[in-house]
Amino acid sequence: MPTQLSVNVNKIAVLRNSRGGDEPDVVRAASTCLDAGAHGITVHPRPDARHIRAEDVYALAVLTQSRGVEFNLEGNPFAPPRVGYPGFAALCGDVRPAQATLVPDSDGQITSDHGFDFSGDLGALRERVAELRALGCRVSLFVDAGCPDVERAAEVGAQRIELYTGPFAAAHAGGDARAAIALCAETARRAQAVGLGVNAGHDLSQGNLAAFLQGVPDVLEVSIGHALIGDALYAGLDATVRRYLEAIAHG
Ligand SMILES: CC(=O)[C@@H](O)[C@H](O)COP(=O)(O)O
Ligand SMILES: NCC(=O)COP(=O)(O)O
Repeated sequence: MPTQLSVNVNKIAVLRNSRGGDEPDVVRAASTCLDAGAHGITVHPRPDARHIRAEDVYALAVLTQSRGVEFNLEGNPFAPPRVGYPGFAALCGDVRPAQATLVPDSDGQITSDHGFDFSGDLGALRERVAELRALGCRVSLFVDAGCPDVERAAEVGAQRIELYTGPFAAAHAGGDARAAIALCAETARRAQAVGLGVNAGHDLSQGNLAAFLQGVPDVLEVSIGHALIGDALYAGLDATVRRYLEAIAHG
């Protein structure tokens, strides 16, 4: 099966929230991505609700279910609930996403920037994974390329890992990604050797995606948001400005 593309629509919500209304509409954007052939939709609701909110999660669950595509919900299962954020497990319980991707983010992070540390006691993580699997979710754990004990993701019950590709993307932008790709490939192979599927994400883009997929074997899914939504703005600006000029001409 070719690598599946799950479009992350967090950034649509960033734009919407900046004005406080309903536009641009997250569900319409997600629906457009699916119409274009994307295999699924990803969101990463954060406890501060800076972009995706609980109500977006519910609406996107309805959309993805009606379209028969994967809904990938990302979040930290240890972040406590707060007003406007019922908690990751509660959201998963409500919408039963096909895939729950666990990310060890702290609140103040601008974005995700590291994977799980598997070196300590993993009892709490094992419990969270079991709870999510009992809901019917496939569970994936965010891990760094080069994670020394990636095999432990399988030990705690996860079915997949998501390789954190930020360092690869930075190396690619710097002109030499060979070492970063080799590290991703080695981590992927070790995960696959213990039966884990491999996803990947963070700062993947049109510019670096082919190099990544050529270098890393059997990646099942990439989730892409930031670069893709940015590219969509450039791709749509020309036609959109022309439509506004037409509207002015006919006004
Ligand atoms: C888990 C991950 O890699 C992140 O890329 C995340 O999904 C993006 O989150 P933000 O859109 O909040 O930066
Ligand atoms: N899991 C990564 C993701 O969903 C999107 O990351 P980015 O493309 O916004 O960096």
